Amino acid sequence: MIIRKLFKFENAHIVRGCSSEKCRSSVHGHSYKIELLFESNFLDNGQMVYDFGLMKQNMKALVESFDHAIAIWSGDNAEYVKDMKKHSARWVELPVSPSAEQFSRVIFLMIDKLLQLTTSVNGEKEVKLSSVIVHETQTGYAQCFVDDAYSKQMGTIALEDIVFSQDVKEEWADSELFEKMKRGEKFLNPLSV
Ligand SMILES: Nc1nc2c(c(=O)[nH]1)N=C([C@H](O)[C@H](O)COP(=O)(O)OP(=O)(O)OP(=O)(O)O)CN2
Repeated sequence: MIIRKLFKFENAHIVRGCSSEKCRSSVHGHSYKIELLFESNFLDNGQMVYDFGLMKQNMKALVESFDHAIAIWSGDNAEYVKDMKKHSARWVELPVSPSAEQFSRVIFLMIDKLLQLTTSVNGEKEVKLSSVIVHETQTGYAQCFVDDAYSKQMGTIALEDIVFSQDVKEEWADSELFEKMKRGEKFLNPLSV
């Protein structure tokens, strides 16, 4: 069975090198809709694959890191990167250009890592991240599956190369969340949310 949870954020970017002239040459924003799809052949003690309420803890915090922020590609023009960081308190620096495709891969990697590090306490079993869908506009979206997330052809993305600004981190319940993930520390789901 597959379940899905929708999150939303507003984010600005430039996608260098793409065919769409407006997209590659002007900072612009989108109202993103992010779908996280999880699958399992089992149900937990509440007869659910994975309680939606649990997804509104660290998973939501990670996805909403992008809200009212600018997504910056670390390979962009150095002066542009410096100025964006200077003039925006909320930014996320990515080792890839922030196309819908790369957004979906980045979010897949983060949520997959978090899920792997999280111990469930309500009978959840063999829950896997099935895919991540990033709706960039009302008409265009990218869907990332596990093979896409870890694809060498598309370029390996390392969590170590994703950087959140201080203002973004301070909004998390645990400002060390991402550092802990990168160190491979374990997380325990709460008994009740
Ligand atoms: N495959 C992709 N194509 C495009 C992406 C992308 O991430 N992946 N991104 C863009 C731009 O960000 C652009 O702002 C969105 O393009 P588009 O879908 O053309 O947006 P519109 O709102 O103009 O779409 P309409 O269907 O015409 O309303 C470009 N391409």
